[in-house]
Amino acid sequence: MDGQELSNQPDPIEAPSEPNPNTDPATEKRKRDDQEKEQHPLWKTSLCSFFRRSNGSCSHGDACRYAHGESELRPRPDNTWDPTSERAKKMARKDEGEKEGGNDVMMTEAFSDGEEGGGSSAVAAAEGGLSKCLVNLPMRWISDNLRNFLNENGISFKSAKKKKGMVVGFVSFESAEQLHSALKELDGKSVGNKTLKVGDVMQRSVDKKSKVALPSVEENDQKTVSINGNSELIDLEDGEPTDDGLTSNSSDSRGRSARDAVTPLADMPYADQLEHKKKSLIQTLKRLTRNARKACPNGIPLPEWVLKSREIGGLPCKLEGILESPLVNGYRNKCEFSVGYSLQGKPTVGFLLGNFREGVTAVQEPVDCPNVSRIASRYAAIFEEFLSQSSFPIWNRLNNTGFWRQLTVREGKKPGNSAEVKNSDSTVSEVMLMVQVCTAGFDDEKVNNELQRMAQEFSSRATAETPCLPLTAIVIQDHKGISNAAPADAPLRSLPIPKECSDSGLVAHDGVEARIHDYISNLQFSISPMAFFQVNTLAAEKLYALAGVWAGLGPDTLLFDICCGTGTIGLTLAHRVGMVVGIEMNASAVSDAERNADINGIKNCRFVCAKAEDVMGPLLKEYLTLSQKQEEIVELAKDNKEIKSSETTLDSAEGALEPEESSCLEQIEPEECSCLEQINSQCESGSLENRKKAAESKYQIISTSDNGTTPVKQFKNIVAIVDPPRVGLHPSVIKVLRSHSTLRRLVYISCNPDSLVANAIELCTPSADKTEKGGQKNNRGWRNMSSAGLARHRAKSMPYSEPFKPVKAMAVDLFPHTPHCELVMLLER
Ligand SMILES: C[S@@+](CC[C@H](N)C(=O)[O-])C[C@H]1O[C@@H](n2cnc3c(N)ncnc32)[C@H](O)[C@@H]1O
Repeated sequence: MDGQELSNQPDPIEAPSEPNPNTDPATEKRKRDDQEKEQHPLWKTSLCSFFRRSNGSCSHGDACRYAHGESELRPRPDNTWDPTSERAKKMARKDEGEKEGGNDVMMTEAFSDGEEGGGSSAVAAAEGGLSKCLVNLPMRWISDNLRNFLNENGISFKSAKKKKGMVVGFVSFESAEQLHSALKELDGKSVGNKTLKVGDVMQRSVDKKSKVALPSVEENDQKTVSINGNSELIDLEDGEPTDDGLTSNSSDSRGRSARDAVTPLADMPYADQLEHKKKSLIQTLKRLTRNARKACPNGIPLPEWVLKSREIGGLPCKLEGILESPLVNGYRNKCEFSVGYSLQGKPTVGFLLGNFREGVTAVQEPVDCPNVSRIASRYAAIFEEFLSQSSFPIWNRLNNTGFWRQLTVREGKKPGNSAEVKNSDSTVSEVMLMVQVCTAGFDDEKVNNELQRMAQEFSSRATAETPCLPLTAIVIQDHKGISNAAPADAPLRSLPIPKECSDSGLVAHDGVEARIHDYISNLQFSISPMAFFQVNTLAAEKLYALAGVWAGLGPDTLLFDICCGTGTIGLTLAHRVGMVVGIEMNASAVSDAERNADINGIKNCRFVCAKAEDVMGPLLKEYLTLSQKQEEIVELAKDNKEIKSSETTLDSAEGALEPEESSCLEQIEPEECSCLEQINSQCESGSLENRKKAAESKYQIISTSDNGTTPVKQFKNIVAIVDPPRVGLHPSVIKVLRSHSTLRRLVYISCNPDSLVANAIELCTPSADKTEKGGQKNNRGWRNMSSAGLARHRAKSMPYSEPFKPVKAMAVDLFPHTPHCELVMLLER
């Protein structure tokens, strides 16, 4: 047995006593079982890896606390099964199957790629019921692959179409015989690791208004499909729209709505939603412990936090709880509405009813979606009405043609005591509308006229509402790409807002750069159209305050705000540290961050516009190795203490939350925690004037280093707060953070707990004495690896360095009614 196995060897709980030959063996066994259950809550709830690897032998024998085979395995206290067990895998397959089965294909777009089989023949096929859709095809396939596949399997067909990036393809047949033999062969056939499903195809009614002939657009081949006896995909070709009523019925029978698609937890009471999220986070966090255990190199003892995890149900650290969102309904300050067709073929502004890759392109209005504000819903409705009159076509996701693509509504708030706010509408003072279009192939003059007409419509309709809707800016984003996710540099232009708006009390900023404003912790943030800003401002305020409390900040702290967006985290914490260095790759967000520092009179921040992976190493080197007199900083810190003592409650909260003293967050459930009040007080207190005064006197000695050439100070306490996008941190950033041992504390904020766990595996797994080189051979198959598996693999090549350890975690619910929430974890070493 090698070192790793030794170090990871499961502990026997207690050797069972010798059975008494005079007692009934069944009673004995029951007694023993009862004893075992009492001994350990997780008794036999995981499979013994030694037993499995060594073909049925384990040195602990019956005393092993792990199950020797599936028959011994027990469910866990939360009623789940060891994920490596056949039972769990089978259940996962079943869930997956159910999920797939429930994935109705709700496609309402035209599918005319000029290939054979389109046009009238396809219509005839559809009308005769001779068209089918195939679901679960490999995403990389195009029509040629589908045809080859059919030919190889001896399937006769008339036409076959498949778009790359989708799992759905369309096949039409010459005759009923062809169709029947194809069905027999194809339904349930394995393709890769998926099982093919065949769905019917039916003609769907098409709203006549959507059929205006326009340049480079072919509005034929409309499809509506569903699988498993539900409604179907496909309706074909231009022609008189028929109101078949079928799609609306089928839509009802499917019962899938925008509310289900975007707010799947909306029918649960909010307290239950929080409980649900907490449970799911617990499962995710346990993966960190399991994977760090597995990744621990041979001969290296398991870290203490892994050993101690047994005392807290396998968690890597305590999950302190979940902070609820101050506003539960209408909390989103930004909504991206897709433009598409409803299941009934009506031009619609709302949400896709599912995933495009799975063939869903149907859109429904944001009816009853409780995360959407009333103002955003109204603008979606106004735009939808405008589109019903527009001669410009709606974007077709299958053919990548069309004009109107997306409406984004961004709201800005008034300053004020936000925590009191229960009605989001009353605090919204600014609205930016961003309309995404694709102008390629359209006449410039006609486009300009149409956009002007649209601006007019928005402004007059906004004015007509009671109370009238704020309208601050209208921005046009021109985007040709396949998906609506436009790159940060997609061309933008501002449309002037017709005068009547400003006359009627709307705030119209004609001629100035389009932007809106919001407030966090009494700081004003100016936000440009493409910059990231948390969608739930009030909950974000709590998130940043929590990060600040856990980061253990002080005047001698240098705070790295990694992936800083418009500078929200760094700027709200700047008054508590010596200096902030923010790193962000989106140029307009960086210029917003600089502007925001200015607006709020904050001088101790430097923002670097770059990918963190490109600059993190050099920046740490710059700040950590420059020989500067630390005493100067200490002196400065003393001065600051004096300034601070005259500040408001914000500072008393800070004092109380010095990391050494503030163990309350660790010990008390958030519901009861008085620290929550302190987090709240951080959000609310600290007037702008106070902050400005403090900033001015505090930072006169420290100069910022905008271009990296101004001398910079060395700081005693180096802290990083990272808030990466969903994919998590780039591996090089993880490597740099891990290998700079002066960085002792890291607060990780994540909107995707899976990525947090994957990154934490790399940050927290002990390094081997000798690191493995990630060779070609080892990298093979990485595409199929889970994010945790990949992280374990990367951890092996981590340069020798002291690992971090997870200290505590807490969730903040920024997204009520959805399964998502932010997770914050404190890592220290
Ligand atoms: C989740 S947002 C957080 C922004 C900010 N901390 C906040 O709360 O408003 C992630 C940010 O990371 C930026 N980003 C994504 N990849 C990056 C990279 N490789 N380097 C630096 N910034 C990146 C995005 O542009 C985005 O602004």
